[in-house]
Amino acid sequence: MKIGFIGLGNMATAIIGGLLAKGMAATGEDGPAITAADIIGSAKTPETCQAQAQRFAIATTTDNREVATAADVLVLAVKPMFFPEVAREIAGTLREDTLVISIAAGLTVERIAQLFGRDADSFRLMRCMPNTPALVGAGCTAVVRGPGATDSDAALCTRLMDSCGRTILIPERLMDAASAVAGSSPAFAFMFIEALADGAVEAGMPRAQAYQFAAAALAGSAQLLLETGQHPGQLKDMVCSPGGTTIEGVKALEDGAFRATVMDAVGACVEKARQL
Ligand SMILES: NC(=O)C1=CN([C@@H]2O[C@H](COP(=O)(O)OP(=O)(O)OC[C@H]3O[C@@H](n4cnc5c(N)ncnc54)[C@H](O)[C@@H]3O)[C@@H](O)[C@H]2O)C=CC1
Ligand SMILES: O=C(O)[C@@H]1CCC=N1
Repeated sequence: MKIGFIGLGNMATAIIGGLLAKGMAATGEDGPAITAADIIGSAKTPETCQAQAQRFAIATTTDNREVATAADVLVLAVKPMFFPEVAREIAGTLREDTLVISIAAGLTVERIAQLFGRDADSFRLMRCMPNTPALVGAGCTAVVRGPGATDSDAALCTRLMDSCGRTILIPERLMDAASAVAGSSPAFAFMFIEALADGAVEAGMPRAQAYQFAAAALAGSAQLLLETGQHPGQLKDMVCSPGGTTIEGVKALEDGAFRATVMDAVGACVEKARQL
């Protein structure tokens, strides 16, 4: 099975990294694992092609049509604004039986089918919203099944993305929210880590050590919530000793409208996705 990627930027390479690290079986649990020889990718510049070919030992080309023709599964990983030109370019060469996976924010199944001149009901199309932690196998991908995708398409797409972390199947109406809370939120998490570390640096801690503490605390907190299934408010309360240090910090965050600001950030992402 050939897996093609059009666009070899941050997200495509995070998925490729996840796929190769996990050695996912392409044809089911017991099938042969996907290797670099099964992957072909295209990018706009020969420099990007060369860099990613060297990094992953995959085949690369600047010819998107070559990838579209070769792929049994084709991941479209260009920015939404470049999507229409890529669709126009490959629509004529894309095989009928190729499973197409779009990871573009904001572009609906209906719109993508339209860009390819296909009927959504018979187009084997899945939409995914992954995130960059996929690169280390810790991604979380929202998956939407297009009306023309078969059961085995949905299973294959889920298995591919599972190799980069976890996947959650959602209806398309929730995809813009998922773009924010799955796709974009690592950026917010990194800003939070930076801010935590800056605070520790201000209190005298060496910066490198501060990043380690901040990142480990975030990763550990997320793991605690996912493994116990406890409410985040309850887990927060467990940290806040009466008259202690943490509640002073919680008060400072509330004074700075921390939660409302984060909600606004998610809302801004959703709004932008709707405009794309
Ligand atoms: N970066 C992220 O965390 C996430 C990104 N996405 C989606 O993934 C897609 C790609 O985003 P990134 O990887 O961040 O962008 P990027 O800019 O890092 O990568 C896009 C790649 O596409 C290439 N490209 C542009 N026009 C092309 C063309 N005509 N033919 C072939 N290649 C072309 C660029 O040279 C670049 O290598 C976007 O649609 C975005 O919405 C989804 C979830 C998370
Ligand atoms: O910023 C973006 O447009 C993409 C979509 C979700 C994360 N990154």
